[in-house]
Amino acid sequence: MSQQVLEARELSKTFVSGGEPIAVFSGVSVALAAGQSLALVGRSGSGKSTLLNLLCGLERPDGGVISLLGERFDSREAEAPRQWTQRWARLRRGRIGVMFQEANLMPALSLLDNVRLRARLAEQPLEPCQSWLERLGIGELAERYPDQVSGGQRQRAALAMVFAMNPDLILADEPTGSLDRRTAEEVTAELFRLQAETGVALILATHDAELADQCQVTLDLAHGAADLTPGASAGPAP
Ligand SMILES: Nc1ncnc2c1ncn2[C@@H]1O[C@H](COP(=O)(O)OP(=O)(O)OP(=O)(O)O)[C@@H](O)[C@H]1O
Repeated sequence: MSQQVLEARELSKTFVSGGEPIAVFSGVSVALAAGQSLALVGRSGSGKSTLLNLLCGLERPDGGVISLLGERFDSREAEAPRQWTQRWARLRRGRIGVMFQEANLMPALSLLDNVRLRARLAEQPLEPCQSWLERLGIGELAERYPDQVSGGQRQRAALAMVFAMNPDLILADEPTGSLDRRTAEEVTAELFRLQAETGVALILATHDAELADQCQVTLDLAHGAADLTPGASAGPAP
């Protein structure tokens, strides 16, 4: 049986904007084991980015419980914000790889130094960093700076950074949304290839139905819960 990575139950989130509450979603549950992949879909504004932010601790839910890699975050418990933030920061530094639509690279560092920095923060060895760039087809660009390479090459570098930290979970928010179709397909193929090789769990927010189809299960935020832990039935049909 694969090791459980994530179990989130009955998550809800409401923002307040201009004094008015904006209920984004409620009752969302999701579970994921090592090696599994989940596509997060739903119309624009349905809360895909918000859910990813809850699952890496960048936002705090109003309701629900998140169990992740041995840590439990219960919105009903009055945990001090500082402690809650520190526990999440530790997970993001070492165990959760986060990717966004635009690669989040340090402009003053070469691609290789960006990868090394990420590995160092995650307390992973630095030696494989160059070979991660090579596996992603940009080994010869290692000494270039982010503004000296293309958007697709920057996203490949972002992938190298995520895999160099040897994470247990990758959260990717429209990671190919700013790339042309062909480049997006190439980068996506690398992502799924390396995910299969390493056995990391993956949650991918996307508007792209073809991309969503490549994941094992789809969670449509219009529908609610998805549970693909071993022994559980899969979530609702997309
Ligand atoms: N910090 C915030 N303050 C107020 N409202 C917010 C905040 N963040 C998000 N929202 C609102 O929450 C809703 C969900 O936003 P979110 O970005 O999660 O949707 P999404 O499904 O990722 O959309 P898209 O597909 O367009 O990226 C939207 O109505 C958005 O305006």
